[in-house]
Amino acid sequence: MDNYYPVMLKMKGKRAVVVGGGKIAERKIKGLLEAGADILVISPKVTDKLLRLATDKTIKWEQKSFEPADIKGAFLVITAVNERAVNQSVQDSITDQQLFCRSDDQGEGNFILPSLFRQGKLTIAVSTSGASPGMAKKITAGFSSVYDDTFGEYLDFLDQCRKYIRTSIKDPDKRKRILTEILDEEFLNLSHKEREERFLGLCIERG
Ligand SMILES: C[C@@]1(CC(=O)O)C2=NC(=C\c3[nH]c(c(CCC(=O)O)c3CC(=O)O)Cc3[nH]c(c(CC(=O)O)c3CCC(=O)O)/C=C3\N/C(=C\2)[C@@H](CCC(=O)O)[C@]3(C)CC(=O)O)/[C@H]1CCC(=O)O
Ligand SMILES: NC(=O)c1ccc[n+]([C@@H]2O[C@H](COP(=O)([O-])OP(=O)(O)OC[C@H]3O[C@@H](n4cnc5c(N)ncnc54)[C@H](O)[C@@H]3O)[C@@H](O)[C@H]2O)c1
Repeated sequence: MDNYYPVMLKMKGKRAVVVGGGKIAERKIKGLLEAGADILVISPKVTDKLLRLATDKTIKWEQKSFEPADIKGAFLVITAVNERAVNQSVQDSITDQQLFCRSDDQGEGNFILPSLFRQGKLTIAVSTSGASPGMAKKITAGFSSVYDDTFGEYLDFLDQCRKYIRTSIKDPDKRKRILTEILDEEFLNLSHKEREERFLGLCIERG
Protein backbone atom coordinates (compact mmCIF):
# COMPACT_ATOMS: atom_id res chain seq x y z
CA MET A 1 0.00 0.00 0.00
CA ASP A 2 1.18 3.54 -0.71
CA ASN A 3 1.53 5.67 2.41
CA TYR A 4 -0.62 8.75 2.93
CA TYR A 5 1.28 12.04 2.59
CA PRO A 6 0.73 14.10 5.78
CA VAL A 7 0.37 17.88 5.43
CA MET A 8 -0.78 20.83 7.60
CA LEU A 9 -3.39 22.73 5.61
CA LYS A 10 -4.10 26.45 5.89
CA MET A 11 -7.89 26.59 6.04
CA LYS A 12 -8.40 30.20 7.21
CA GLY A 13 -11.31 31.68 5.24
CA LYS A 14 -11.41 28.74 2.82
CA ARG A 15 -14.76 27.21 1.98
CA ALA A 16 -15.28 23.78 3.57
CA VAL A 17 -18.58 22.02 2.88
CA VAL A 18 -19.74 19.31 5.28
CA VAL A 19 -22.59 17.16 4.01
CA GLY A 20 -24.59 15.70 6.92
CA GLY A 21 -25.20 17.23 10.33
CA GLY A 22 -24.93 14.28 12.74
CA LYS A 23 -22.38 13.21 15.36
CA ILE A 24 -19.61 12.54 12.87
CA ALA A 25 -20.15 15.80 10.97
CA GLU A 26 -20.03 17.61 14.33
CA ARG A 27 -16.65 16.05 15.14
CA LYS A 28 -15.16 16.93 11.75
CA ILE A 29 -16.50 20.51 12.05
CA LYS A 30 -14.74 20.96 15.40
CA GLY A 31 -11.35 20.63 13.67
CA LEU A 32 -12.38 22.86 10.77
CA LEU A 33 -13.48 25.57 13.22
CA GLU A 34 -10.14 25.43 15.05
CA ALA A 35 -8.51 26.12 11.68
CA GLY A 36 -10.74 29.12 10.88
CA ALA A 37 -12.45 27.58 7.83
CA ASP A 38 -15.54 29.10 6.23
CA ILE A 39 -17.91 26.22 6.99
CA LEU A 40 -21.12 25.41 5.15
CA VAL A 41 -23.22 22.48 6.38
CA ILE A 42 -25.71 20.85 4.02
CA SER A 43 -28.18 18.69 5.90
CA PRO A 44 -31.94 18.40 6.57
CA LYS A 45 -31.18 18.00 10.30
CA VAL A 46 -28.27 18.99 12.55
CA THR A 47 -27.23 18.21 16.14
CA ASP A 48 -28.08 20.70 18.92
CA LYS A 49 -24.46 21.86 19.00
CA LEU A 50 -24.38 22.53 15.24
CA LEU A 51 -27.71 24.33 15.51
CA ARG A 52 -26.21 26.67 18.13
CA LEU A 53 -23.17 27.31 15.91
CA ALA A 54 -25.47 28.08 12.97
CA THR A 55 -27.69 30.35 15.07
CA ASP A 56 -24.74 32.44 16.23
CA LYS A 57 -23.40 32.46 12.63
CA THR A 58 -20.16 30.65 13.47
CA ILE A 59 -21.05 28.25 10.66
CA LYS A 60 -23.52 28.42 7.76
CA TRP A 61 -26.25 25.80 7.53
CA GLU A 62 -28.50 25.13 4.57
CA GLN A 63 -31.37 22.95 5.75
CA LYS A 64 -31.75 20.70 2.72
CA SER A 65 -30.73 17.43 1.09
CA PHE A 66 -27.48 17.38 -0.85
CA GLU A 67 -27.34 18.60 -4.44
CA PRO A 68 -24.17 18.76 -6.59
CA ALA A 69 -24.29 22.60 -6.77
CA ASP A 70 -23.74 22.74 -2.96
CA ILE A 71 -20.05 21.92 -3.28
CA LYS A 72 -19.26 24.15 -6.25
CA GLY A 73 -16.07 26.10 -5.59
CA ALA A 74 -15.41 24.41 -2.22
CA PHE A 75 -11.75 23.92 -1.33
CA LEU A 76 -12.54 20.92 0.87
CA VAL A 77 -15.55 18.60 1.19
CA ILE A 78 -16.37 16.08 3.90
CA THR A 79 -19.38 13.83 3.57
CA ALA A 80 -20.80 12.21 6.72
CA VAL A 81 -24.29 11.05 5.82
CA ASN A 82 -25.83 7.86 7.20
CA GLU A 83 -26.90 6.78 3.69
CA ARG A 84 -24.33 5.33 1.35
CA ALA A 85 -26.14 6.54 -1.78
CA VAL A 86 -25.93 10.18 -0.63
CA ASN A 87 -22.22 9.89 0.19
CA GLN A 88 -21.77 8.33 -3.27
CA SER A 89 -23.55 11.22 -4.99
CA VAL A 90 -21.27 13.70 -3.17
CA GLN A 91 -18.29 11.69 -4.40
CA ASP A 92 -19.65 11.72 -7.94
CA SER A 93 -19.87 15.53 -7.83
CA ILE A 94 -16.28 16.13 -6.65
CA THR A 95 -13.81 17.63 -9.14
CA ASP A 96 -10.16 16.55 -9.36
CA GLN A 97 -9.12 19.82 -7.68
CA GLN A 98 -11.17 19.32 -4.50
CA LEU A 99 -10.06 17.73 -1.25
CA PHE A 100 -12.58 15.04 -0.35
CA CYS A 101 -13.06 12.90 2.76
CA ARG A 102 -15.69 10.20 2.69
CA SER A 103 -16.51 9.32 6.31
CA ASP A 104 -18.20 6.01 5.56
CA ASP A 105 -15.64 4.59 3.15
CA GLN A 106 -11.95 5.27 3.58
CA GLY A 107 -10.85 4.08 0.14
CA GLU A 108 -13.07 6.49 -1.77
CA GLY A 109 -11.81 9.91 -0.61
CA ASN A 110 -8.47 11.61 -1.35
CA PHE A 111 -7.69 12.42 2.32
CA ILE A 112 -8.44 11.08 5.78
CA LEU A 113 -8.31 12.84 9.13
CA PRO A 114 -5.91 11.97 11.94
CA SER A 115 -6.67 12.02 15.66
CA LEU A 116 -5.33 15.26 17.15
CA PHE A 117 -3.59 16.35 20.30
CA ARG A 118 -3.06 20.11 20.67
CA GLN A 119 -1.19 22.12 23.27
CA GLY A 120 -0.70 25.74 22.19
CA LYS A 121 1.33 25.72 18.99
CA LEU A 122 2.03 21.99 19.28
CA THR A 123 -0.11 19.67 17.16
CA ILE A 124 0.39 15.93 17.23
CA ALA A 125 -1.58 14.14 14.52
CA VAL A 126 -1.90 10.38 14.72
CA SER A 127 -3.11 8.19 11.89
CA THR A 128 -3.30 4.43 11.59
CA SER A 129 -3.91 4.84 7.83
CA GLY A 130 -7.49 3.87 8.57
CA ALA A 131 -6.58 0.55 10.22
CA SER A 132 -7.98 1.51 13.64
CA PRO A 133 -9.32 5.03 14.29
CA GLY A 134 -9.99 3.92 17.88
CA MET A 135 -6.29 3.15 18.34
CA ALA A 136 -5.34 6.54 16.86
CA LYS A 137 -7.58 8.15 19.50
CA LYS A 138 -6.08 6.01 22.28
CA ILE A 139 -2.55 7.04 21.25
CA THR A 140 -3.31 10.80 21.20
CA ALA A 141 -4.99 10.59 24.62
CA GLY A 142 -1.60 9.58 26.05
CA PHE A 143 0.09 12.87 25.08
CA SER A 144 -1.77 15.08 27.58
CA SER A 145 0.37 13.87 30.48
CA VAL A 146 3.59 14.57 28.53
CA TYR A 147 2.84 17.97 26.99
CA ASP A 148 1.12 20.22 29.52
CA ASP A 149 0.56 24.03 29.70
CA THR A 150 4.22 24.57 30.60
CA PHE A 151 5.21 22.96 27.33
CA GLY A 152 2.82 25.26 25.41
CA GLU A 153 4.48 28.32 27.04
CA TYR A 154 7.95 26.92 26.33
CA LEU A 155 7.00 26.53 22.66
CA ASP A 156 5.92 30.20 22.57
CA PHE A 157 9.35 31.06 23.99
CA LEU A 158 11.07 28.95 21.29
CA ASP A 159 8.98 30.75 18.65
CA GLN A 160 10.06 34.17 19.94
CA CYS A 161 13.72 33.12 20.17
CA ARG A 162 13.69 31.73 16.64
CA LYS A 163 12.18 34.93 15.23
CA TYR A 164 14.81 36.98 17.06
CA ILE A 165 17.69 34.74 15.90
CA ARG A 166 16.54 34.78 12.28
CA THR A 167 16.68 38.57 12.14
CA SER A 168 19.62 39.23 14.48
CA ILE A 169 22.19 36.48 13.96
CA LYS A 170 23.57 36.26 10.45
CA ASP A 171 26.09 33.41 10.81
CA PRO A 172 24.21 30.13 10.01
CA ASP A 173 26.47 28.00 12.27
CA LYS A 174 25.89 30.31 15.26
CA ARG A 175 22.17 30.35 14.55
CA LYS A 176 22.04 26.58 14.45
CA ARG A 177 24.07 26.23 17.66
CA ILE A 178 21.79 28.57 19.64
CA LEU A 179 18.62 27.04 18.18
CA THR A 180 19.88 23.60 19.29
CA GLU A 181 20.93 24.77 22.76
CA ILE A 182 17.53 26.23 23.60
CA LEU A 183 16.00 22.80 23.01
CA ASP A 184 17.85 21.54 26.09
CA GLU A 185 15.44 20.22 28.68
CA GLU A 186 16.77 22.61 31.34
CA PHE A 187 14.90 25.44 29.54
CA LEU A 188 11.54 23.72 29.92
CA ASN A 189 11.62 23.96 33.71
CA LEU A 190 12.74 27.60 33.97
CA SER A 191 10.39 30.53 34.51
CA HIS A 192 9.76 32.80 31.52
CA LYS A 193 12.11 35.45 32.91
CA GLU A 194 14.89 32.93 33.59
CA ARG A 195 14.51 31.53 30.08
CA GLU A 196 14.86 34.96 28.52
CA GLU A 197 17.98 35.69 30.59
CA ARG A 198 19.59 32.34 29.67
CA PHE A 199 18.73 32.96 26.02
CA LEU A 200 20.19 36.46 25.92
CA GLY A 201 23.28 35.11 27.68
CA LEU A 202 23.64 32.47 24.95
CA CYS A 203 23.25 35.06 22.20
CA ILE A 204 26.05 37.13 23.74
CA GLU A 205 28.34 34.10 24.32
CA ARG A 206 27.72 32.49 20.92
CA GLY A 207 26.93 35.61 18.90
C1 LIG B 1 -9.18 9.77 14.17
C2 LIG B 1 -10.62 10.23 13.88
C3 LIG B 1 -10.53 11.71 13.51
C4 LIG B 1 -11.86 12.39 13.24
O1 LIG B 1 -12.89 11.76 12.97
O2 LIG B 1 -11.82 13.62 13.31
C5 LIG B 1 -11.16 9.33 12.81
N1 LIG B 1 -12.07 8.47 13.30
C6 LIG B 1 -12.25 8.68 14.64
C7 LIG B 1 -12.97 7.86 15.47
C8 LIG B 1 -13.70 6.67 15.10
N2 LIG B 1 -14.13 6.36 13.87
C9 LIG B 1 -14.82 5.17 13.90
C10 LIG B 1 -14.86 4.72 15.25
C11 LIG B 1 -15.56 3.45 15.75
C12 LIG B 1 -14.60 2.32 15.92
C13 LIG B 1 -14.05 1.76 14.61
O3 LIG B 1 -14.82 1.54 13.64
O4 LIG B 1 -12.84 1.54 14.56
C14 LIG B 1 -14.12 5.67 15.99
C15 LIG B 1 -13.78 5.63 17.48
C16 LIG B 1 -14.57 6.59 18.30
O5 LIG B 1 -15.48 7.27 17.80
O6 LIG B 1 -14.30 6.60 19.50
C17 LIG B 1 -15.49 4.48 12.80
C18 LIG B 1 -15.05 4.68 11.41
N3 LIG B 1 -14.10 5.55 10.98
C19 LIG B 1 -13.99 5.43 9.62
C20 LIG B 1 -14.93 4.50 9.15
C21 LIG B 1 -15.19 4.14 7.68
C22 LIG B 1 -14.06 3.37 7.09
O7 LIG B 1 -13.22 2.77 7.80
O8 LIG B 1 -14.03 3.31 5.85
C23 LIG B 1 -15.59 4.00 10.28
C24 LIG B 1 -16.63 2.92 10.37
C25 LIG B 1 -18.04 3.53 10.24
C26 LIG B 1 -19.07 2.45 10.22
O9 LIG B 1 -19.05 1.59 11.10
O10 LIG B 1 -19.88 2.50 9.30
C27 LIG B 1 -13.06 6.14 8.81
C28 LIG B 1 -12.11 7.05 9.22
N4 LIG B 1 -12.00 7.55 10.49
C29 LIG B 1 -10.91 8.37 10.52
C30 LIG B 1 -10.63 9.28 11.52
C31 LIG B 1 -10.07 8.20 9.32
C32 LIG B 1 -8.92 7.20 9.62
C33 LIG B 1 -8.07 7.59 10.82
C34 LIG B 1 -6.88 6.73 11.00
O11 LIG B 1 -5.94 6.92 10.25
O12 LIG B 1 -6.85 5.85 11.85
C35 LIG B 1 -11.08 7.63 8.31
C36 LIG B 1 -10.51 6.59 7.35
C37 LIG B 1 -11.66 8.71 7.41
C38 LIG B 1 -12.08 9.93 8.18
O13 LIG B 1 -13.20 9.93 8.68
O14 LIG B 1 -11.28 10.89 8.25
C39 LIG B 1 -11.58 9.93 15.07
C40 LIG B 1 -10.94 9.94 16.47
C41 LIG B 1 -11.12 11.33 17.04
C42 LIG B 1 -10.46 11.53 18.36
O15 LIG B 1 -9.24 11.49 18.45
O16 LIG B 1 -11.19 11.84 19.33
N1 LIG C 1 -15.26 8.52 9.73
C1 LIG C 1 -15.62 8.37 10.96
O1 LIG C 1 -14.89 8.77 11.85
C2 LIG C 1 -16.91 7.68 11.27
C3 LIG C 1 -17.16 7.19 12.55
C4 LIG C 1 -18.38 6.58 12.81
C5 LIG C 1 -19.33 6.48 11.78
N2 LIG C 1 -19.05 6.96 10.54
C6 LIG C 1 -20.03 6.95 9.41
O2 LIG C 1 -20.38 8.34 9.16
C7 LIG C 1 -21.74 8.44 8.70
C8 LIG C 1 -22.52 9.44 9.57
O3 LIG C 1 -22.63 8.95 10.88
P1 LIG C 1 -23.42 9.77 12.02
O4 LIG C 1 -23.30 8.95 13.26
O5 LIG C 1 -22.98 11.16 12.04
O6 LIG C 1 -24.94 9.66 11.46
P2 LIG C 1 -26.21 10.50 11.93
O7 LIG C 1 -27.38 9.64 11.63
O8 LIG C 1 -26.00 11.02 13.32
O9 LIG C 1 -26.20 11.76 10.95
C9 LIG C 1 -26.46 11.67 9.59
C10 LIG C 1 -26.77 13.07 9.07
O10 LIG C 1 -26.94 13.02 7.67
C11 LIG C 1 -28.00 13.89 7.33
N3 LIG C 1 -28.59 13.52 6.02
C12 LIG C 1 -29.41 12.48 5.71
N4 LIG C 1 -29.72 12.52 4.40
C13 LIG C 1 -29.07 13.59 3.87
C14 LIG C 1 -29.00 14.15 2.56
N5 LIG C 1 -29.67 13.60 1.53
N6 LIG C 1 -28.25 15.24 2.38
C15 LIG C 1 -27.55 15.81 3.40
N7 LIG C 1 -27.59 15.31 4.66
C16 LIG C 1 -28.33 14.22 4.89
C17 LIG C 1 -29.00 13.72 8.46
O11 LIG C 1 -29.92 14.80 8.52
C18 LIG C 1 -28.05 13.66 9.65
O12 LIG C 1 -27.77 14.99 10.10
C19 LIG C 1 -22.27 7.01 8.76
O13 LIG C 1 -22.16 6.45 7.45
C20 LIG C 1 -21.35 6.30 9.72
O14 LIG C 1 -21.27 4.91 9.44
C21 LIG C 1 -17.85 7.55 10.27
